[in-house]
Amino acid sequence: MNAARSVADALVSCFTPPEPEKNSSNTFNDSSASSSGSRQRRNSNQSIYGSSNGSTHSREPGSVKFTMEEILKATKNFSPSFKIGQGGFGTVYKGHLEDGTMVAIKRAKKIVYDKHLGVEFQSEVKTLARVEHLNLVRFYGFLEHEDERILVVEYVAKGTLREHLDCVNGDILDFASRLDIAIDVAHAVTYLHMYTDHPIIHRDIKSSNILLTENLRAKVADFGFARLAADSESGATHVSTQVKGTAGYLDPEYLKTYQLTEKSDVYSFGVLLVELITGRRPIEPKREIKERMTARWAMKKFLNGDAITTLDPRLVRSPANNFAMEKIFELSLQCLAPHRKNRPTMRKCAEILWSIRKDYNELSTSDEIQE
Ligand SMILES: Nc1ncnc2c1ncn2[C@@H]1O[C@H](COP(=O)(O)OP(=O)(O)OP(=O)(O)O)[C@@H](O)[C@H]1O
Repeated sequence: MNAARSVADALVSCFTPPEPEKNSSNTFNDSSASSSGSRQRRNSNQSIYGSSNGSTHSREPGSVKFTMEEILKATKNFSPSFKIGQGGFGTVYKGHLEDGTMVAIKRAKKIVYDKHLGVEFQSEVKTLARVEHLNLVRFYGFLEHEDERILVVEYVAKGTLREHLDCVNGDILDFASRLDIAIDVAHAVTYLHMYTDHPIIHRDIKSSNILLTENLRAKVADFGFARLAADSESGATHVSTQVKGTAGYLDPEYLKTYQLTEKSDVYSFGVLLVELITGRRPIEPKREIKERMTARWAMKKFLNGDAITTLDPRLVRSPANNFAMEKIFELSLQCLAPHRKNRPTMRKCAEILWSIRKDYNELSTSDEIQE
């Protein structure tokens, strides 16, 4: 999850052809975040900082500023014992705010901070401040002071979906949890596409940007690449923009045309569904050539009636799991359509997944009765 990325990270995982942004409506100018400005107390922040159900409408994007003193207090001066992660953006610390709220404090690496990454930071702040949904990592505020760039967000205890698929803690994510996670992500992205003041395209839906709670519910994180969608009322169908995202998840039509729409998130979601079923990463460089691009390999097997061979070997083969796997692959195939017009909306994906879950639950119950 990142608001900015290291050069190495950008080279490895991101495509950024040297096309200038043509329709950048995302510039966030926070000239007030100067050294004295950042020391000011937050003014209209109660709706985010103090309450759990503040309306997004009452928030002014970017108005929730933390002071360095607060950040240092929350992290015990960035104590190594509070460190919980390291990513392209920088270091992530666990911290407690004065009211006891547990937060994740994401401190940008100074060496990777430059003008370009600054725009990403501001874009992430602007987007985070606009949104509020149970399945999105909640935003508490930020600090932009001299060469420090810090985001304060909800602490999500159980790590990333990718870590769970890799079984890093030894626990296997069962099929029902994977289905719930797919639905949570579909809800979060539907909210971004349809229910914010202006539609937002996430642009970096992937398993390492999905955090899991204690109850294994999913929260989508990392708005560093998010963009406002085209204004359909003005007749626009897409925004033209530099390609950003992560290799393996990128919409081929967006790659070819630089035209970004909500359907690019739908494509990435299709890749994520395949990842949930197979447990594999979207690109598996160490496998034989025909298995390297996981989605292509799995969809081919599915179309040949051989989907079962792609099911994560850690998952039980049961009538309910086999049924849901086929149905989810059917949906993945639609999401992965080469042309965006043939992909479902994210809302449609959510509806299809609800129906799969309903049938899955019924089948699981009858499996149990027969055992
Ligand atoms: N809100 C959070 N709550 C709990 N842990 C978090 C939170 N955000 C990040 N982390 C932890 O910190 C690690 C690093 O996160 P970060 O967002 O910086 O980078 P990343 O996703 O690993 O990499 P990249 O920036 O390249 O996408 C994550 O893998 C996760 O374990």
